[in-house]
Amino acid sequence: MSDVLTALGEVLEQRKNAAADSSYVAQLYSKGLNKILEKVGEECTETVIAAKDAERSGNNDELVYETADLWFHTLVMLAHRGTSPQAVLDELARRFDLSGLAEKASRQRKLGDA
Ligand SMILES: N=c1c2ncn([C@@H]3O[C@H](COP(=O)(O)OP(=O)(O)OP(=O)(O)O)[C@@H](O)[C@H]3O)c2ncn1[C@@H]1O[C@H](COP(=O)(O)O)[C@@H](O)[C@H]1O
Repeated sequence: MSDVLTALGEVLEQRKNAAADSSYVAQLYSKGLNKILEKVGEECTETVIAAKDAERSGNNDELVYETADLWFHTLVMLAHRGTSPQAVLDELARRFDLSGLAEKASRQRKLGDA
């Protein structure tokens, strides 16, 4: 499942050497972090709206499309910051099988210790 994410992460790295007029990703890099974050915010809002519409209509097509846009722009954000989809996959793997409630409780214990 992560093959596409890994391959896309490699393309995003290669685009750091591409001319802005030859690539959408290179164009985003050249505009800087704020522009990338603006796109992440936009895609996030569009995903929320698509989820509400999907709930009403029962059709998830637009929701999947907008989520792909959101994932893509978060990957551009990570690459711009010098990290990769693999780092996120590793973090999800670390959390795998760890109950969300247990993890939250351990976080609260750590905060209490501090
Ligand atoms: N997965 C994607 C991908 N998903 C979405 N997008 C682009 O993200 C943009 C989405 O923004 P919007 O919907 O707001 O559209 P817009 O109005 O054109 O955007 P703005 O003018 O507001 O910036 C569109 O231009 C999409 O084409 C993507 N662009 C590229 N990729 C991948 O990135 C690779 C490298 O792309 P280039 O750098 O363009 O070669 C491609 O081969 C793909 O694998």
